[in-house]
Amino acid sequence: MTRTVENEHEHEYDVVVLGAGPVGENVVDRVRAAGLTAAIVEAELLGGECSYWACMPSKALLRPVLARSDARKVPGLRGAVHGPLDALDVFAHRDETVGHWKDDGQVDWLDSIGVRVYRGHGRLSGPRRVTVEGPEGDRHALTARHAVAVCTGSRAVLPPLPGLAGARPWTSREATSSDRVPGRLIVVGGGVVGVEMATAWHALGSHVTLLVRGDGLLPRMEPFVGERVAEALRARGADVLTGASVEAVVRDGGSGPVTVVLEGGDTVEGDEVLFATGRAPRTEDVGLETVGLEPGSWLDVDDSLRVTGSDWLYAVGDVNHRALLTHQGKYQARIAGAAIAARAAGDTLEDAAPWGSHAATADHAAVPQVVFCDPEAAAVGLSLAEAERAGHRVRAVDVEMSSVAGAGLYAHGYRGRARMVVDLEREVLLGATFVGPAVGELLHAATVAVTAEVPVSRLWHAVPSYPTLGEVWLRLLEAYRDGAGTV
Ligand SMILES: Cc1cc2nc3c(=O)[nH]c(=O)nc-3n(C[C@H](O)[C@H](O)[C@H](O)COP(=O)(O)OP(=O)(O)OC[C@H]3O[C@@H](n4cnc5c(N)ncnc54)[C@H](O)[C@@H]3O)c2cc1C
Ligand SMILES: NC(=O)c1ccc[n+]([C@@H]2O[C@H](COP(=O)([O-])OP(=O)(O)OC[C@H]3O[C@@H](n4cnc5c(N)ncnc54)[C@H](O)[C@@H]3O)[C@@H](O)[C@H]2O)c1
Repeated sequence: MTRTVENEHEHEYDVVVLGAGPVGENVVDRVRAAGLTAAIVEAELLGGECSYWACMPSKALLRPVLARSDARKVPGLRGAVHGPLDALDVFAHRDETVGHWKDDGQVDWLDSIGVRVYRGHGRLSGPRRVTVEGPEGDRHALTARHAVAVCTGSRAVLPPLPGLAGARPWTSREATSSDRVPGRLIVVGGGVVGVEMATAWHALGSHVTLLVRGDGLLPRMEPFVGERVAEALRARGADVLTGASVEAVVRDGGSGPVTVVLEGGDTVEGDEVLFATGRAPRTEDVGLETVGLEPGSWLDVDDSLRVTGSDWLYAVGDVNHRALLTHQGKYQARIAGAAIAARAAGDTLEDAAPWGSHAATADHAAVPQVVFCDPEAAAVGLSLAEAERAGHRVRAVDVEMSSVAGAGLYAHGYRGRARMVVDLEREVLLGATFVGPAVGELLHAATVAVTAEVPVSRLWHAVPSYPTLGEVWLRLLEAYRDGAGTV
């Protein structure tokens, strides 16, 4: 239904989605497939952070880096991949991957599934109501018969350091979209963005100094992962400084070299500085105050992704802070879409029990993540420390991946390590972690084992092909059986 009142257009849909990142797009896709009408509101580009300034451009920058690194370890190929990366060619591939920061393809797709797109900044304006301010000053008042889903994602956080605001630091946006290789790049933060971007820009030709406040890289994974990744970065010539806390940033006039001042007074000079220090929810200006919620907060949800205390408001993807990953947000979107459709049809959500089709249970038990650094890192479920903190009686076994025939064939002198964490009560896997070339492709088997709670006794019957990296599973099971490699 559409009605025009002076300059404000009023429209009614079954579902209104705020934010057309990968997650918002999947929510509308699912509710449309269930026969509901839907509108989606986007302030920038349809496709969101992931498509233009996060997953896609970062992986386009990293793919040549990892391919070159692997090829250099394959006998007969070393000479063929001797020289530096062709940065301009890499940038051209990155630009093509992100559709040159144009979203025509997304517009066509949303059009083809019958979703109405509103361009502009959207805000809640009371229960089930959203107001959109368009780029030309046009305003639209949208009413949702059944549900509003906030899928507005997250943005980079800059710490409140003296001099930082005027120093024009890079965030993940500049680090993924720059077409200039800085001579010296300082990276602050040893999390996923810091490590991936340090890897990419070092390989593209920057001298990288990675400043890590804590004592290691990738602190959410098993400690051996960060150790191997730091060792490899250092071996390639990057500086990795741990226990390095930034106190101030100096860049006179906002241009020229930038100086980072560390606690204790040491300084590091660079041509650019990237702050990869975490994310904040994009909820400061989405009208949360009109529905009794705190602007700028992460939105708490139940397992059907419905905001705590509401019967019509959903928060899906980064904005709920359950797992800041595209694949996990899209999983939530499938669950939320099914739950919204079931509730709209008057169903009682009988499938809301753990692992049911209306419960995002995997968010608690089995979130997979691949970090595309060199060597790659991949993990799912609980680390040993997390499992122990959660009170499980566990045993972890480690194996060196060089013990696998497929590893030696994949790359000469292959170095990697794998760990599985076994729940001793039920003899099922709670988590698995891998570090080494190409281990990202090993992860889904681990995700299936953790999610399906496959007993260790049955895993013996899942025979990995010879000679692949997958044979690491056999080594892990043997180590567990023989009591070897126990951590
Ligand atoms: C550098 C980097 C690399 C990453 N790499 C990976 C990776 O390899 N794999 C992975 O799984 N994850 C990766 N991530 C995480 C991933 O980008 C996010 O988890 C994902 O983008 C979240 O999707 P989303 O739809 O929730 O939010 P977003 O992608 O942030 O989309 C939200 C959308 O909402 C819009 N919006 C916000 N407010 C409003 C408003 N008021 N009105 C209208 N529209 C609004 C925004 O413009 C945006 O388009 C990476 C993140 C970064 C920073
Ligand atoms: N391949 C992938 O899956 C991928 C790639 C990139 C990003 N992501 C997602 O994006 C999210 C954001 O990544 P991120 O790296 O920005 O966040 P993060 O939370 O992973 O890491 C931020 C790091 O910065 C440190 N830090 C915070 N404040 C600091 C300060 N003032 N000084 C120094 N260090 C400080 C933190 O201790 C932390 O280690 C992650 O949760 C991740 O899941 C995923």
